[in-house]
Formats: sequence, C-alpha cells, structure tokens
Amino acid sequence: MAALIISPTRELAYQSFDVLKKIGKFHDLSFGLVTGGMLLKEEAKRMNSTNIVICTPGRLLQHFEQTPNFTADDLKILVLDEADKILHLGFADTMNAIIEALPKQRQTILFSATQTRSVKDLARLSLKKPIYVSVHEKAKETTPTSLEQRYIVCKMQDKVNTLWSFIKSHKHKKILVFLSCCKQTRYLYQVFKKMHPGLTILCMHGHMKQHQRMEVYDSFSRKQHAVLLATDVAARGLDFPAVNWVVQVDKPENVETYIHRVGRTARYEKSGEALLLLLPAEEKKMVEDLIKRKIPIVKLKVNRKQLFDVTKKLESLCASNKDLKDNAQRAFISSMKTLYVLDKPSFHSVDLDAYAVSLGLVQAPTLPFIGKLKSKVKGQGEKERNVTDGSQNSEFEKSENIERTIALDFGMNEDDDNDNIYNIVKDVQEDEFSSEKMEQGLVPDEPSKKKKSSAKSKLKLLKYTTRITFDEDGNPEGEDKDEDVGGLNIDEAKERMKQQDMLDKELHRQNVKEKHREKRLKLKEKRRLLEMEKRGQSVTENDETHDTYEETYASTDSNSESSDDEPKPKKVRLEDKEDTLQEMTSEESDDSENTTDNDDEGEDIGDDGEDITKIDEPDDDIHKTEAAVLALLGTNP
Ligand SMILES: Nc1ncnc2c1ncn2[C@@H]1O[C@H](COP(=O)(O)OP(=O)(O)OP(=O)(O)O)[C@@H](O)[C@H]1O
Repeated sequence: MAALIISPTRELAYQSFDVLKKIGKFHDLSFGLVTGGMLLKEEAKRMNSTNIVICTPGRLLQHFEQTPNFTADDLKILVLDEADKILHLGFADTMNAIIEALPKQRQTILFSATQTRSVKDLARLSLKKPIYVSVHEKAKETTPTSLEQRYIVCKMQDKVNTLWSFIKSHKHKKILVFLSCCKQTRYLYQVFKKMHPGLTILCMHGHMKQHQRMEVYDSFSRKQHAVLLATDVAARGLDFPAVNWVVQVDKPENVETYIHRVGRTARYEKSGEALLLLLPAEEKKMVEDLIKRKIPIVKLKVNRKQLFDVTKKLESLCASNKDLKDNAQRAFISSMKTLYVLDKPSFHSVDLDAYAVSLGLVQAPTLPFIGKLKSKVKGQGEKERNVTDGSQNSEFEKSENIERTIALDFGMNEDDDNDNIYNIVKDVQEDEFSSEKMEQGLVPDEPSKKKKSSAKSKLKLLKYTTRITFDEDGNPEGEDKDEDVGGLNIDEAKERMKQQDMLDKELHRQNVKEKHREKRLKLKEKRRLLEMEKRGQSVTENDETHDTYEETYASTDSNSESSDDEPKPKKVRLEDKEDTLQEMTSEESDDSENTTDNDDEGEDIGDDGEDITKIDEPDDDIHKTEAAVLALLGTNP
C-alpha cells in the first residue's frame, strides 16, 4: 500500500473511489475501497496488493488488527479527507491507533472546507513545517458568491408545515434537507411519502443499511427533481450534481457544519440557494456567528397565511397506523434530546405539546431524559411567551413599519396550484445585522384568527375525495387499495387515538407486570429443580412446586390438586432439564427490555431510559442467553 485516503463516511469513500476508477483506468495502479458494510474477508485478500486504499477509519483499524500480514510499512502518502472531522471527537481513538501504525516518513495531505489549524492536531500527525494552502483565504466571503443564503425564524411547532409548504412549492427542484437526528428524518420521510408531494422523496441517515444508503446516494445523484431528507451523514463532501436548494430544518451544530451543509449546492460554477430555519432563541447567536465568519445571510419573513397546515393530516396518518405513531413519538423524543444536548436554552423555549401536535401526536410523550423537568419547562415557556408576546411584539410591529418589504421569487410560479403559497418577504437587509438591530423586531408574529381560519380552509383541501396513488415521482398511478387515508373523520380519529393510547399504556403495564411475575416463578422453579438434581433426587411432574407453577398460569383454574388418576412420577435426566432450561432462558431473553439502539454514525443522539423502542424489540443476544444458562448451572462461561 503506497497511498491511503481516509474519509469520515462510507459514501464519501465510495465517491472518491468512483472518481479514482474513472481516472485510474489510464494508469497502472491498483486501488481498493475498504469500508464497513462490505465483506471483511474479501477485502483482506486484496489489501496487501493494492496501491491506493480508500477507507473509513473504523474498517481500516479492523484490518490492522485482524488481517494477517497487513502492514502500512510502504506507505508514502496519507490523505485525510474532511481532516477536521476525522481528527476530532468520534474518530479520535481510532485515528490515534491508525496513525501509530503508519510510518513516520510520509507525505500527509489534509483536505477540508473548514481546515484545522490546531497545533495539537498537526502534532498528532507528526507534521514537519506544514504548508497551509487556501483557495479562498483572501475572499470577501467564506461561502461561494453564487450561493444565496437566507434564514427564517420559525417555532418548533411550525417547522413541519414550513418544510412541507416549501417542498410543495418547489416541485421542480432538487432539494437537500438537513435534520438533526435519524428518527426525525425517518418519520418525516415516511409521512411525506404517504402525502405525495409530487416529487421523489428520499432519506439518508445512519440507521439505514449500507446498501440502502448507497442506493439513495445513487438515486439522488441521478434525479433532476427530488427531495433528500438527511442527517449530517450527507453534510460533508458528497458531490450530488445540481442541487438547487439546501434547507436546514434544524440548526447545524456549529458554523463549520453550516458551511459543509450549504456546500452541497452552488458547486463548481453553479448557483444555489440555502435556507436555514432558526428557533427564536437560536437566532441572535447563530446569525452573529455566521457574520463573524464572513457568511452573508439575509433574513426572510414567511407569509404564514400561505403555509399548508398538515397537522391534521399527520394526526390522521398516525391514528390509522400504529407504527407511524410510534415513529412520531421516537422522532419527538430523539429530536428533543438532540436539542437538549446541543442547546438547553433553545430546548427550554420549545412548547413541547405544540411540537408533538405538529408531528401528528395527540400530546407530548414523556421525555425520559428530562421527565420531571417537563412541567417546569412548560411554565417557563409560558412565561417566555408572555414576555415576547407583550413587549417585543410592539418592537416588531414598529420595525416592520419602517422596514422595506420585498417579495422574493422563490420559484413559486412553477406550479399553478401553488402560486404564492410560500410568499416570503425580505425584511432585513444584509448589512443591517448590528446587534441592536438583532434585538429589534425579530419575534415572528402570531397568526391572527383570520389566518387560522384560512389554514383551516386549506385543511379541507387535504381531505381526499377520491383516492389516488402516486408513483415515487408523484405521478398518479390508479386506485389506492392499501391505504385508507380519504374521508377520515379527524375528530373521531383523534378520540380513537386517545383511547387507544390509554389502552396501550394499560396493556403494556399489565404485560410487564405479568412477565416479571412469570420470570420470578420460572427462576424459582429452575433453582429448585437444579438443587434437587444436585442432591440426586428424582423430579416429578406433580410435585408441590409444579402445582404452584401451573396455578400461576391457569389463574382461573386454581384447584389443580393432584388426583389419584394422574400419571406416575417420571424421572428426568439432567440433560433434558438443561434443554428445558435453555428454552426457558431463551424465552426470557426474548422478553428482555435491555435492547440497545444501534446508532451507526453516531449522529443520532439515541434515546435512553424508557425509550419506546426498547419495549418491543427482541434481544437476540445468544451469548447472553448462554451465559445465563451456564450461570444457572453454576459453570463459568
Ligand atoms: N477544474 C475543474 N473542472 C471541472 N470540474 C471541476 C473542477 N474542479 C472541481 N470540479 C467539480 O466540482 C465539484 C466539486 O469538487 P470536489 O468534490 O472536489 O469539491 P470539494 O472541494 O471536495 O468540496 P467539499 O469537500 O466541500 O465537498 C465536482 O463535481 C468536481 O468534478
């Protein structure tokens, strides 16, 4: 191996490999792609005879540890793509181990749009007199001039409506949407797909299987018009051709991530547009940070009157599909946890119930990580709302009067049915971002009653009178036989869902109680049988404990006393007993609630505590089962 290219994600490694394939055919070099999700053995066979290896950090380390005779002794060039990402946080331990295994004498090249200049990082790589090369160092702006960047202030509960309205009014565009976590991405993908926006909806996140991610990557690359809902797994390096819009529904973690996300559009002499949705509490800091980094961004105001209200539609989808409802809950919990971890003040400003309703839920699920704080937060949110509604609103009105409002063309005219649906007006000029300005007039107005009623009338339009299915490009296909989404009585559905919710909870509580009771009894029984076996006693089918055991399962038949007619006691061999134990322990293991949430890329901050995902999913950890059996038999695993 003469050259090694390390990328933070599999897609990026795949993309570099693809480019190398195109130019490689004119050279006599061999090259290979080494990423997780492929066959380790197949890769291992070729590792030592490959000149250029493109890899992700985890998989490379796996080869260093497991592939016989694999060394990097001949390495001449090390390339770290997205170097700042690769040298930080999640990859730190892996990268330290890899760097240890590389020869000190080599050329090291680091690439990133947000290049690290941290001395600590460079020291880790043992760089001698590094040279910093920047294409844009003297540029007035950090981002390309052909990129138009805008933001809107939007409450959490308005985000879904805003995104949906945006998509509906940009059906002839290619749009990349960033969300903060996998579960939210998955849920919005599922429901938006069911709502047929009229163009292909795709999603990409770390919980997807590798082949699915690759298919989505290829599909979005090929499509002219499509929406890709993604987590930050798609933020860096991916070179999707001709993306028109990057929409950041959730604020990026920092300015670096912002730069990478918007960098998916306006690539190489092309133009592009970017829209950032900010919560009121996020606005000041984020905009100041962007301006400090020479990123020009303009504030826009959404004409709320023109927004689609899809709340009821989501409610009805959740009411008629339990999986969707569960996913909505997961999305709620996961996105709130992400916000809580990244930005507590913003989390505290969210009206949790309103946000839950906007996802199609009847009420906010309990947040396992915050539980008791919830009521406190609500009170606090209420207070904050009163303050902003009172004092700052008048400031806003004042500023609105003096500001020039300019209607922007957001491509609304593409679709006759959606003319002016997303009528956005520009209310802050680029050069007006002094901190005083920031404090004035930045609170978006509440919808008036009139606006609410207009939203209601739009809602009526969402009730389908005829059932039509669409293919993934949004073209009508024929009659929908599987889904009954038409003519649903929303209020009835809401009531039904409430009742179902209560029943579900009660049922779950009873199930858990019952299982615990069963487990206790089974264990007791097993211990007793083992004791008897050890003492060399025979085990009978009608002994005392067996009766107790039977009684427990036949609660209505409590008088199961042994009679003279019952079969004679039978001897049971220890081996038979072990088999029985194995079966019983397996059952217990299946009931286990200790499932873990496999967050692949680590960008979804998983749920903890009472995450609903942990209730139903079976634990198939065979080793645990074996260990449990051996422990019961008094043997070390
Ligand atoms: N000189 C060039 N001539 C033609 N096309 C180019 C040229 N330079 C770059 N491109 C094209 O521009 C696009 C972006 O290039 P590339 O992926 O190398 O960008 P990058 O600097 O890695 O960006 P990022 O890391 O932010 O994704 C690619 O499609 C590439 O083919």
